[in-house]
Amino acid sequence: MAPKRSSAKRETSDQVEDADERALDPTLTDKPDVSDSEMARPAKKRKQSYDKSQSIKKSDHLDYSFSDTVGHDGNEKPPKRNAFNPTGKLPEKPTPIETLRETLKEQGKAEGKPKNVLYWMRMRDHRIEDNRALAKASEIVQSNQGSHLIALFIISPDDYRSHDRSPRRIDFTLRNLRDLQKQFENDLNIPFIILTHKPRTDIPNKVMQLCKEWNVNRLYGNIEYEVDELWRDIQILEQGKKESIHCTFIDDTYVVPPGKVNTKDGRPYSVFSPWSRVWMDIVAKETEMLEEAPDPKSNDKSVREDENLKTLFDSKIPDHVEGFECKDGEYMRKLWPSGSKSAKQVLENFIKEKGGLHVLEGPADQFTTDEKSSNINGKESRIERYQTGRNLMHENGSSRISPYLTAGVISARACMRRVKEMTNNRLKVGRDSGPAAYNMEIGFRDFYGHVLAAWPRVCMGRAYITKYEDVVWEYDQSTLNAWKNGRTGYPIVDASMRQGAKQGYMHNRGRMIVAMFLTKHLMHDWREGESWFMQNFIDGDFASNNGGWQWSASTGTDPQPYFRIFNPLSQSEKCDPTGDYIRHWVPELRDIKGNAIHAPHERLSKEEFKTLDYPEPIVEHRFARQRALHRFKNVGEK
Ligand SMILES: Cc1cc2nc3c(=O)[nH]c(=O)nc-3n(C[C@H](O)[C@H](O)[C@H](O)COP(=O)(O)OP(=O)(O)OC[C@H]3O[C@@H](n4cnc5c(N)ncnc54)[C@H](O)[C@@H]3O)c2cc1C
Repeated sequence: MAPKRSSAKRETSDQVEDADERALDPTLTDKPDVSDSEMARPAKKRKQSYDKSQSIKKSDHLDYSFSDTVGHDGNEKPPKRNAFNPTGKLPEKPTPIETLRETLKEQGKAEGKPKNVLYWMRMRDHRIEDNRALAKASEIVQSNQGSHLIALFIISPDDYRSHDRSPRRIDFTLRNLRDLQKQFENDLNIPFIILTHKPRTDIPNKVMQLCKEWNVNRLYGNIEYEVDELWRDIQILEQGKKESIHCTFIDDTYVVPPGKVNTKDGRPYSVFSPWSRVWMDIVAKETEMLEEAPDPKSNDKSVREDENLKTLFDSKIPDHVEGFECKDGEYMRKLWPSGSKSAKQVLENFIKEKGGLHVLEGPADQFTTDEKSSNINGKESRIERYQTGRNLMHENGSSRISPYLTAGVISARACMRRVKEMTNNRLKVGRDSGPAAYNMEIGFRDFYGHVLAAWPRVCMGRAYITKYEDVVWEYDQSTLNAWKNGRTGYPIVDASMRQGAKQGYMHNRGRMIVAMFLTKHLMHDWREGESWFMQNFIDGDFASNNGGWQWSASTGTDPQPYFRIFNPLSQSEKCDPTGDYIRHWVPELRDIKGNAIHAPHERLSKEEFKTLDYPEPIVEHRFARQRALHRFKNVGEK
């Protein structure tokens, strides 16, 4: 179909291009993250916006009550998550992570000779290599003859529901557990027990009971930083103390432990840019941050004869978890194969494969071209092109490692170590090369972990900037459904949403575009989108997802005010310049040639548009922008 570009229509679309957006994000080939946009502002203003976000009053967010319901009236208080915390209150100080660290300190060193040792695997550490809690547990076993290492994973459907975990993510978990069980039991003689337990508030009791049954008096786990999980671990520490079971929880998920990157006077940073400078400094100076944890050693064969332990081998892993049946399991298995070998391959491909190719599907661990490293100039690789490639939605520009990092199938440390190795062992972080920018994005992941731990209210369904909790949202099911189904009439939004629905994964630029569209154009509560992503994505990660949504909705840690409103049309033209991303994901538009692909309703004739089975835009950009500006400026007003 030929594009029809009448000058009048062209003018309309140019007009809707948002001047604020251009000012804030001049290139649009660079992610408009806080560092870039913040650095573009005068230092005085930067300081002001920083101070403002620091000055949120405690009284603004003290009353936390819990419910599982999602409010649907624009004036209702936002939805809150059901919590593990039995008090129903979430004190800002000390934060749960501070309480956990304090309780760990107070309990002191383990006393007495270790009996058996339990490593409790959680949702973020699905690997054997470079796993700190597992390595520590193994070290204790090695130094004590007669003691054995046991590994445990608890399937907790209540937690999955409360975290909106997607069936794809749960299916990926089970697939990884199967791989891990083989490695634990066949290669290391370590029984790996997988059991399902409900209710989630009873998990500490269950773990204590298992420790007693298995003659365990040392327990190791990697810290999970979500609020309920922290409360759970605090309770376990208290129960362990009573039962003489010494429990240790270790920082492993992030490169730098949450709570370590602070201002000189010990406050947490709320802005990425200054935070990242301190973060980089720590990673560069404290070499243990990237150090690989030693592999666990095998149990002595005698474990197979131990009366208590021999029956623990071959624990059954269910095919699925009830309520989390994965309907497209076969496709997911192909696209996102499980196991640490696959995760490493995904990273290797990113480092060695030729960049700039149009690749929109295909298994994450397979090369999409025959042009391997030996054939390509290093500068043409995906990672070297990353700064540009990561914003071009039709390209193989980013690493696609997020499902693996989210589940901990590979550690963030391992990713940075591998990148360091390819840059002649020099750690580069910043914006001046692809590898440096890649490390910076790993830093972004750390940043959102830091935000989650420092401001636990974000884990309770609360806005980071509490005054925006009273923004009046629209609760129009038809526009919400149009967004979910990729039928908004904005091709770039629809293409991104359809990629998300099909692959359980979406390009980062797409995530920003659709999140901003839902919250600013359609004025839907960001929590609606946050849960939709979690319920559908294989890489659903609470901290990064919440951080990304709150950033997009301007309720988060972005130092720019609410007037950052992406224009979907200019985003489309710059981030999908050929239109191939749209053509791939929105087949109704496949035959449109040229620039009309970005705005068919405007740029094709009426007759031509009618022949497409494609909706008109469900909202007009200029109207939507004005409405969003009004609602954010006048919080509480319609
Ligand atoms: C609204 C929204 C929701 C998001 N939800 C998630 C989520 O649930 N899980 C998730 O892993 N990421 C999330 N992100 C961040 C980012 O979009 C994905 O990490 C990225 O698209 C994954 O693709 P990749 O592995 O190819 O990324 P690459 O560009 O190759 O980056 C490598 C890794 O760096 C980290 N990273 C990159 N960008 C970001 C970022 N902006 N914030 C935090 N970490 C980052 C991720 O771990 C990523 O895998 C979200 C972003 C937005 C705007």
